[in-house]
Amino acid sequence: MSLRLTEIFYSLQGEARTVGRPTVFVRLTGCPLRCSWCDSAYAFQGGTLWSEADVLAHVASFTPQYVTVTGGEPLAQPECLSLLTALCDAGYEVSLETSGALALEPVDPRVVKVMDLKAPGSGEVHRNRYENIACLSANDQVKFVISTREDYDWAKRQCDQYDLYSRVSDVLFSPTHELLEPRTLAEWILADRLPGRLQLQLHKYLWNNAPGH
Ligand SMILES: C[S@@+](CC[C@H](N)C(=O)[O-])C[C@H]1O[C@@H](n2cnc3c(N)ncnc32)[C@H](O)[C@@H]1O
Ligand SMILES: Nc1nc2[nH]cc(C(=O)O)c2c(=O)[nH]1
Ligand code: SF4
Ligand SMILES: [Mg+2]
Repeated sequence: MSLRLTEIFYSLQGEARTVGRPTVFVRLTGCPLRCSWCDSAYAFQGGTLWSEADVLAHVASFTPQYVTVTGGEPLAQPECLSLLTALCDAGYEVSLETSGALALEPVDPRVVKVMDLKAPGSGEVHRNRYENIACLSANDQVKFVISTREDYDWAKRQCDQYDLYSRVSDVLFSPTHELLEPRTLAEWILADRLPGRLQLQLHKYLWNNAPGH
């Protein structure tokens, strides 16, 4: 059994609830979506095959507490499920970045899911698998990447319709990098008294999205 990986690197978590924490990133290759603003298109193709044991050994070489599995779309490789369980068994805190277009039911319940609901500006809103929302619990997170006011209004409606603030620990609003001014989104959130969390991609401010960060 093998996994196709684009990279494994050690950095600071740039997104979501654990922003700023050191983590090992395992980036799986390939994605069935094509979000218009995707910052990880280099992970769509290529990559190298790794055994699960080699991935575990490489992760362990950084002696982390925390591991983030991302992509590409990690769940597009069925072997990802076994990797997630093995990382939990090894004692790491594990989070999964996922588009939510693939089934979340089989994901190990110890994994913190960061599910990104795709807003219209991504061009992939039709790929959202809304059944996944029922798989999210109080330790999980939902993210909206917001490019326009239309995206923002759409995200607010999803929060209400699916009662997201009570279902998950954090509802994250992330401005599309260099497309929407962070302050604009901050002001919309405050004006509407939303209980969500603004998240900026810390690694882009620190390292300008350079590879390996
Ligand atoms: C590259 S994706 C990989 C995981 C999965 N395919 C997904 O979409 O969640 C990781 C995270 O980066 C976010 N992201 C990608 N490009 C972005 C951009 N230009 N601005 C803000 N967030 C972005 C995605 O929305 C997602 O939450
Ligand atoms: N530092 C850093 N934090 C991140 N959080 C989520 C990332 C991702 O690409 O999924 C990411 C990333 O690529 N780098
Ligand atoms: S689902 Fe994730 S990896 Fe795939 S195109 Fe969208 S942001 Fe990029
Ligand atoms: Mg990234």
